[in-house]
Amino acid sequence: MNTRPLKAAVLGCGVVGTEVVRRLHETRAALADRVGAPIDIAGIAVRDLERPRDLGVDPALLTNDPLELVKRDDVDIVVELLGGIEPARSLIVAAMEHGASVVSANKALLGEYGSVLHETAARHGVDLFYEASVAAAIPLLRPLRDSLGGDDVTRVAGIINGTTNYILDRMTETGGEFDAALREAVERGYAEADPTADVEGTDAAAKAVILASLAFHTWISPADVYREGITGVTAEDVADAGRQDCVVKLIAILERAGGQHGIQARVHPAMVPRTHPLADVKGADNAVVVQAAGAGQLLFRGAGAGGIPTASAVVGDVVTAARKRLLGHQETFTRATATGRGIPMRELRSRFHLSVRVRDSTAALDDIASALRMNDVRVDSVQRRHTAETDTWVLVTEESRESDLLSVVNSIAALPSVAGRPRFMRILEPVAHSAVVG
Ligand SMILES: NC(=O)C1=CN([C@@H]2O[C@H](COP(=O)(O)OP(=O)(O)OC[C@H]3O[C@@H](n4cnc5c(N)ncnc54)[C@H](OP(=O)(O)O)[C@@H]3O)[C@@H](O)[C@H]2O)C=CC1
Ligand SMILES: N[C@@H](CC=O)C(=O)O
Repeated sequence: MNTRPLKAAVLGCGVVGTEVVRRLHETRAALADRVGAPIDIAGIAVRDLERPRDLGVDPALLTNDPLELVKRDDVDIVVELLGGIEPARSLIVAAMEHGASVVSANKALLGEYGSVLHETAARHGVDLFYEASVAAAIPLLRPLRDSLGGDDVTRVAGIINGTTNYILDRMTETGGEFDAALREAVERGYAEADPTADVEGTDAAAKAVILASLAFHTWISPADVYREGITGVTAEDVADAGRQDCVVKLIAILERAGGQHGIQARVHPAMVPRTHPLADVKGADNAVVVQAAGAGQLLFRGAGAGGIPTASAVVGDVVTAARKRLLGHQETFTRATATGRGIPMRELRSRFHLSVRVRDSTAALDDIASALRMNDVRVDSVQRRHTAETDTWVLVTEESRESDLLSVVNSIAALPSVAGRPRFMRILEPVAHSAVVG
């Protein structure tokens, strides 16, 4: 091999960056064989130069001046693992302006600025890869973009946040508390620097935007994604789900709807029947079911967070970028062609699990029945749960318009026979079912 070594600048050396640096360093010879040239680390940008780091590389590679690093003429590939919007966005743009290809795991940035960053990459004739940004180690974006590029994807549904899956799994398996499970997820390196993004569903919503761009060739905005996090999910909700032979999961669903470039995108907790392929996804794993016209139903499943699994996808992108670099190719595949229209949640059809605490059981049942009739919502099942402390009616509705279901919730909340606002959760439909009104 007599090709010049390629140079990669790594921005960020936290949970993911540390494992990327280790992998690039420790498997340098094997990667060189696969690529056709060695990939050397040009520098590693961090915030705090004093922090002890066990990387096994020359400490002189560390710098706290990422801009100087990305502007270096000898850098071929910039690997952005800082997280957040700024300075990540400006550094990526500077890297592209200086002719470097970019690999990133930053879903927050790509969800917000993916379309613009692709245009910048194309303008400067460089590549932009971000396989690790959705579902970490699971090869998902490349299959959507390439292998399914000739098919028509109609629906993408899955678990795309490891932290919330870890928390909900702990709550299901051990009856454990939300806060303790979140602390564990942070300690294990699954959570974002600010875990609010995980538990409020913002992280999953950004990933949903990226998935929509590749599955439907259409960019939507994170604001188009209906979003509910898991902070309101209680041990009682988890127990209710168990009684229905379901588990609670934070689910992302994307569907084509409402004509050309219409996309219904949502992230919310749902009761998932135990027979559903998403129900037994454990810990910080992710799983995504893709429905395509020709390919049918495809399931992608594996590690959805954590330093080592995420580094696998990042280094995979570095290898691809390095190969392209040597061949003098730039990939143009990733530019979605259209800007989409988000379809509002109220146009969707759902089934609700409703849990209504009552003051007067008989009167409440009559009142609830008339609230359902008034909004044209029918129920599949009604059960009374009576303990020394509480008296509760549990209803599972038939599939109805979201707007009608929410009216039912509001009407029930106002009834004098009812104690407080009913708790409700959507029930995930079987995988082949499309619940969107066209
Ligand atoms: N953790 C995970 O499981 C996954 C994470 N991701 C994404 O990967 C990216 C990195 O995540 P993660 O490794 O967990 O994050 P960390 O918070 O662990 O690491 C961030 C790193 O960036 C450095 N950094 C932050 N700001 C600056 C700055 N202004 N200048 C120089 N260095 C800076 C920090 O430096 P210092 O060390 O000095 O503090 C740290 O090394 C994020 O976009 C995240 O969303 C994607 C998939 C999975
Ligand atoms: N915080 C994220 C990390 C991976 O994308 C998650 O928990 O999924």
